[in-house]
Formats: sequence, C-alpha cells, structure tokens
Amino acid sequence: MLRGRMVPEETTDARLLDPAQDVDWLHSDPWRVMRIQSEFVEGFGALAELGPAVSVFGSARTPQGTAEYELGEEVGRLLAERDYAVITGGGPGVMEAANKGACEAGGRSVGLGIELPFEQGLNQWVDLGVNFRYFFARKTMFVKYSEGFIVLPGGFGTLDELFEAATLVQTKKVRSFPIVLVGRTYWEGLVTWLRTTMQAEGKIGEADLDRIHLVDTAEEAVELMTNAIDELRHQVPTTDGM
Ligand SMILES: C/C(=C\CNc1ncnc2c1ncn2[C@@H]1O[C@H](COP(=O)(O)O)[C@@H](O)[C@H]1O)CO
Repeated sequence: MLRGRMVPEETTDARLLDPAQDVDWLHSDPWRVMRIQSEFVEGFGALAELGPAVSVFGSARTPQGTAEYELGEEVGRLLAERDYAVITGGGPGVMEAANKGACEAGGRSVGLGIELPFEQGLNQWVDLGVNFRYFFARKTMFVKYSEGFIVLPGGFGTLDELFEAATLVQTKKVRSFPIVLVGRTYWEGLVTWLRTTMQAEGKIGEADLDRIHLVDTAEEAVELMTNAIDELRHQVPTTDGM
C-alpha cells in the first residue's frame, strides 16, 4: 500500500509502455531474481534425468600430465565403470581430468561451469554442460544431483565446496552423504587440525568428522564411495528437519 508522497507520479505500466525508458532497471536486484530463477530452472531441467552421480572436486590449476591429473582421470573412469555420472565444475585441472576419465570410459560426464572474469569455458570432455552466473545456484546442483563428493587436492574453491557439503550434512539440510578426500599427504594436516583444534575445542562434534574419509588411491576412493552410497540407500530416511 502506498499513500501520500510514497505514491509514484508514473505508474508501472506507463513506465513499461514508454519507449524512451532507460534499461537500468533490468540490472536492479528485483529483476536479477528472474535471472537467478532461470539458473535454477535450467539446472533442474538439464539434470533431472541424470541418474546416480558423484561430484568430483579439486584444483583448477592441476597441470595435465601430472600424477594428480592422472588420479582425477582414474577417479572419473572408475566412477563411470560403476555407472555413476561424474559431475565437476567443468573447468580445467582436476575437473577436466575427471571429465576426461568418465568420457573416455563411456560414462556420463557433466560440467557445471561458472562465469568468471578469467573464463575459459567448459572443458572438452564435458558431454552435458550447464553454465551458471551465480555460485549459489550452481552449488545447489552439485548437492541435489550427487550422492557423494570425492575431493582431490585443491585451493579455496575446493575447500568451499568441501565445507559447504559438510555444513549441509551437519545441519541436516541434506541426507548424510559420504565425502572422500583423496591424497593423504595433502589433506592430513587439515584433517588433523579439524580433530585436534576444531573438534577438541568443541566447535564441531565427533560425528561431523565421521563423514569425512581420507584415502590415497582412486580405487580406494571409488570403492569407499560406492559402498557408503549403497549403505545409505538401504537406510530408512528420517523426517526430522529434512
Ligand atoms: C583458475 C583457473 C580457472 C578457473 N575456472 C574454473 N572453472 C570452473 N570451476 C572452477 C574454476 N575455478 C574454481 N572452480 C570451482 O572451485 C573448485 C576449484 O577451485 P580451486 O581454488 O582451484 O581449488 C572446483 O571444484 C570448481 O568447482 C585457471 O587456472
């Protein structure tokens, strides 16, 4: 309801019909919501029939031809061989490696790209790609369409994805799903700190760390992941807070 000085001199439909209108309003926050909404609609539409999937995260900077890149390829290949679609951020490095492994093994290779100032586009091994402008819309897709996360060595982006998953499980916003960190040497320091400082000082509970597993090889990661998913599928879902 608008009264007095709050009543605008021009009505909304008059503004709409005015051919001389400037288009700044298109970039205002209320209209941005339409763009955000369209990202959810597009993402849900593209992924609705994907089937069982696991997300693979890791550094965008891992060079081709390194042991870490090969580890990513191996994870993608083994997941595809077990009929899991592989979802990545669609970028270079570990993302590209996992998509390559999945694609070459004849599996479903998915990339959820993000618009960045130094955009490089989706890697060539993505068979089903969706590009996002907003991180939060993209993150929803990773969580909604995968049954677990496999995390290779990475930087801020990888940690962001890892801890978002851990938080969603902790707060019961998603059904518990497995998180497997690959590369003991890389992750051990962080996991030790989580246990000896974060947990020891009561900032997280013991159960919060139980969901995070640490392995060294692609075989171990995929074996652990698929076993954990099978177990979860046989559990009766609880209704509290879901
Ligand atoms: C930095 C470079 C390219 C960035 N391109 C990306 N494309 C798609 N997704 C990305 C990109 N960068 C980060 N991400 C997401 O974060 C994770 C990796 O981040 P990290 O900081 O490298 O660990 C990854 O899982 C993506 O989802 C070219 O050098």
